[in-house]
Amino acid sequence: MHVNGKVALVTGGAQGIGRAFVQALLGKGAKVALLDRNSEAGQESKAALDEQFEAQRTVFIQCDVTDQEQLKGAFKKVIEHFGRLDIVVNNAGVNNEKDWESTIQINLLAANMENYGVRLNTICPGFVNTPILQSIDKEENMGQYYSYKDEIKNMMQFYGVMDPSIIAEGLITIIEDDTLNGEVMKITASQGIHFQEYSQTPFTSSKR
Ligand SMILES: NC(=O)C1=CN([C@@H]2O[C@H](COP(=O)(O)OP(=O)(O)OC[C@H]3O[C@@H](n4cnc5c(N)ncnc54)[C@H](O)[C@@H]3O)[C@@H](O)[C@H]2O)C=CC1
Ligand SMILES: CC/C=C\C[C@H](O)/C=C/C=C\C=C\C=C\C(=O)[C@@H](O)C/C=C\CCC(=O)O
Repeated sequence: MHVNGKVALVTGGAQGIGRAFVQALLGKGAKVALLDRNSEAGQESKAALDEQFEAQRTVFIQCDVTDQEQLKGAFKKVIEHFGRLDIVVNNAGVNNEKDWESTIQINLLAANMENYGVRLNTICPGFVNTPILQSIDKEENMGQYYSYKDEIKNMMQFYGVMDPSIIAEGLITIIEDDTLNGEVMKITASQGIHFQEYSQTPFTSSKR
């Protein structure tokens, strides 16, 4: 699918990886709805992007993705505003080991989108240089894993921390290659963009 002229919705688009996604999509000619629960960061991001791209190509919608009503309303607004919706990027995420139920609810929201006739792919990055990494130093985020914070920092040094732009490059690859569906794209500092490979099994479903 060509990105040019398409409409994308990016959750958690106000900062970090989501912001890089929004920027890359705009750079490829898309119109983008930037959803985030953080209104201040969302508005700041939109203002900064408007300096680089035509303002009417980006809309910021405040939305907490765990609130089904807000989320449905946001999807509706995007279609009303831009007239269509072609690409959904489920990026919003938190690191909160003390409230893992809400972490799952936020981070894995897309899991039930497969019945909408869309291609569904996932991106699994190693460490990426975004504000979320500051949470490693906070007991309120790390909970029982707080004592591993120095170990995690050592891992970050060992494996490297990537720039969000490479994750955005992976997203554009997924959108542009229509053959990709059900794929797990891994992005690491040492191997760059690559795919998880699964061994073939002999059974073929009659439903494929
Ligand atoms: N930074 C990293 O090293 C890695 C990040 N990830 C994942 O990538 C995604 C993006 O992470 P980062 O950009 O690093 O984080 P970040 O903390 O910099 O940005 C996350 C954005 O999501 C928004 N958000 C959080 N909860 C929300 C909610 N309920 N509703 C709407 N917006 C919400 C935040 O306001 C923020 O703007 C997350 O799902 C994270 O788990 C995955 C692997 C590595
Ligand atoms: C602990 C970080 C907290 C929050 C950040 C965010 O929510 C989640 C990050 C999630 C995982 C990051 C994992 C990164 C792991 C690694 O980079 C290592 O396990 C190495 C994995 C692959 C590297 C292989 C290679 O470079 O050859």
